[in-house]
Amino acid sequence: MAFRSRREKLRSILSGSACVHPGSVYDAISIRIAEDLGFPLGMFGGSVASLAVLGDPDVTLITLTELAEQMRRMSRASALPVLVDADHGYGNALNVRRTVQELETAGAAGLTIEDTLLPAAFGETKTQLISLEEGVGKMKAALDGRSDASLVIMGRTGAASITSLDDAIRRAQAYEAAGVDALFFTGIKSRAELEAITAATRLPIVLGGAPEDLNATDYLAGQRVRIALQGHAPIAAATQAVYETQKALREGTAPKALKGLPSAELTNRVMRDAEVKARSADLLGLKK
Ligand SMILES: O=C([O-])CC(=O)C(=O)O
Ligand SMILES: [Mg+2]
Repeated sequence: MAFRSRREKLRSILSGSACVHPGSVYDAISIRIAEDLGFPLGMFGGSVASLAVLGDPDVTLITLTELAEQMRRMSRASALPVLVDADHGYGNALNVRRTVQELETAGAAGLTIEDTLLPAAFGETKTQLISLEEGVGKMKAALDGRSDASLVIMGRTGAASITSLDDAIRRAQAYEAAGVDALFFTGIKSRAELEAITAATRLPIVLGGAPEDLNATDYLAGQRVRIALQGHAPIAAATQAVYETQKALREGTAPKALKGLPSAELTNRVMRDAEVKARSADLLGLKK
């Protein structure tokens, strides 16, 4: 399968001894830039999927079809392995299985399934979790849903900041026993918390947003953390750039006087212009 080598690259990060930062990717342009800059992996967060596709906040309004289609576009544009935040799997355990099938055919290298109750329940202001048993069922469904065994399935929990560290550990141990490939934690607040998790589990660890003293990759690598997220600044920077450019134009700045535009060289690289030209010369009988 064409996507297998991407999955094997993600697996080699997980089985290695270093901790890497993924590039935050959300569309064809951002994934090519991340690839060109040498990121070993892309992270497609649910929050940036919602923002890029819908312009909405991260409140589970995006559909599986929309998420998978955006992943498919990125898979076509670049061979960078991508870890997809598949939220709660878009429903119950049966939906999780379907989610895995769709993201696998869309070319994801790996995906996370979390045990958060989503979408938020009526009248609840605080984030809720599903039961550990339901979480295990979702992990089993995810593993059962893949037809390429190299697709990476990660069990994810935010229990550390929702219920307790002990609960996060119990859940992680149960997901490990269910057979997931890695554990993804959010809401870890200190080195002591991370160290307790590392001691109580065996699988490679992925850290979602983490505080400042959990940023040193050497330290994280020693705690079996193989991937550490750094948020999603690129889409925020893109928003600011589009805002500044549209504002300047609206206020009468001449297009040629605009600041902050990419060079022709960068634009051409992002478009893979040289490859398209070569292909055109070959297939359309054009001169190079
Ligand atoms: O997975 C991530 O990148 C963090 C997250 O949940 C999101 O951005 O939706
Ligand atoms: Mg998310």
